[in-house]
Amino acid sequence: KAMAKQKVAFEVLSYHATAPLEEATKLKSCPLPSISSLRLQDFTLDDESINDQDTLLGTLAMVMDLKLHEYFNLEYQVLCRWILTVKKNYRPVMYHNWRHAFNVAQTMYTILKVDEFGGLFTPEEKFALLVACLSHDLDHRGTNNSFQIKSASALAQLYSTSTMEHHHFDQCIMIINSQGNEIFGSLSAVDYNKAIKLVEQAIIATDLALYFQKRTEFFKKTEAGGEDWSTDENRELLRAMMMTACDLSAITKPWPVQRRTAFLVAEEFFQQGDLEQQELKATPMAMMDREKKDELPQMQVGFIDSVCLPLYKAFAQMNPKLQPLKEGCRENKLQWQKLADDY
Ligand SMILES: CCCOc1ccc(S(=O)(=O)N2CCN(C)CC2)cc1-c1nc(CC)cc(=O)[nH]1
Ligand SMILES: [Zn+2]
Repeated sequence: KAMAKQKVAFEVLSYHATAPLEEATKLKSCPLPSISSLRLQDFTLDDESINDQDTLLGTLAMVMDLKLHEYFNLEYQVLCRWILTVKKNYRPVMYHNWRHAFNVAQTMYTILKVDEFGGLFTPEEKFALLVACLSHDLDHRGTNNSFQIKSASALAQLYSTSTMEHHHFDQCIMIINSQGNEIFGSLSAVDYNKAIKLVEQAIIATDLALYFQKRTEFFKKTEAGGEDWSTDENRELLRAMMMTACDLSAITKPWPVQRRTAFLVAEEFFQQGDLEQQELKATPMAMMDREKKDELPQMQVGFIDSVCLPLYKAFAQMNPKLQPLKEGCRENKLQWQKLADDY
């Protein structure tokens, strides 16, 4: 019976649409913008300054700049179609949409372009990290893991832990295996499995619950200094921490960008709170309760202090070129603290 339920759940949930061939052909014919013209190597990039078409071309430009297409003799048309299909499989929710995925990938690209960092990883790892960033929230419904469990959603029947992250990975695999979207199609079975494993680790790592479990070990190693980051174990830990740093990077953006993004995050949380009240007859946590929106600045200060700043400090300790992430996060804490003090 459980198996039958799981089978139904999987069929229902693994729906994904692929981009039409002609869209990919059109995108393929567009000239690529330069990295600098779109400011893709800036931690302070505000995606609002980039139109949808340029988020697609910018993604292509980042992949090409890392010369990843050469390592995977990636057909350009397949890469175009894959990016379009990924974008198509993000829902128009307030925050966890294509723009969030693009921002996360752009932060990852910028970290990888810090030569000492980029030098730590193989082309396979760099490609897997970019693929994971772009795919890490695929088909997000604007509700979090605890909502899946509380609402006994079909997704929760499939995965009892890291529920959404397992679904995002499922969607990622579905797309990668869809005809015309096979970006790992030229790999041997061994290399394909290695690539998929790297992508899975990176996507699952975006579950904040796992970040809290792993971060103490990471902080010990960055504080001690002199760590050998070339070992497999340390590279896996570092890739996981990089995924979280990129996933939360809206908190490091210039204040007008952070303020605008926080209101999108809040609205998505409030919509989940509405669902919990109406459908589940449950009382939402403060973060998701519209009635408590005045507490938002104080909550952001708490989020920065307990979740974000320790992580960006660790990265800044590893390489001074990553300081802008820590400085941006510090500046936003001051801004949220000022708003919190006004109440
Ligand atoms: C902006 C609306 C309020 O947003 C928050 C409120 C509280 C906390 S929290 O640190 O107390 N904490 C985190 C761990 N949860 C399990 C329990 C609650 C975090 C955020 C928040 N999260 C994100 C990530 C999506 C982005 C962002 O900007 N802000
Ligand atoms: Zn995310």
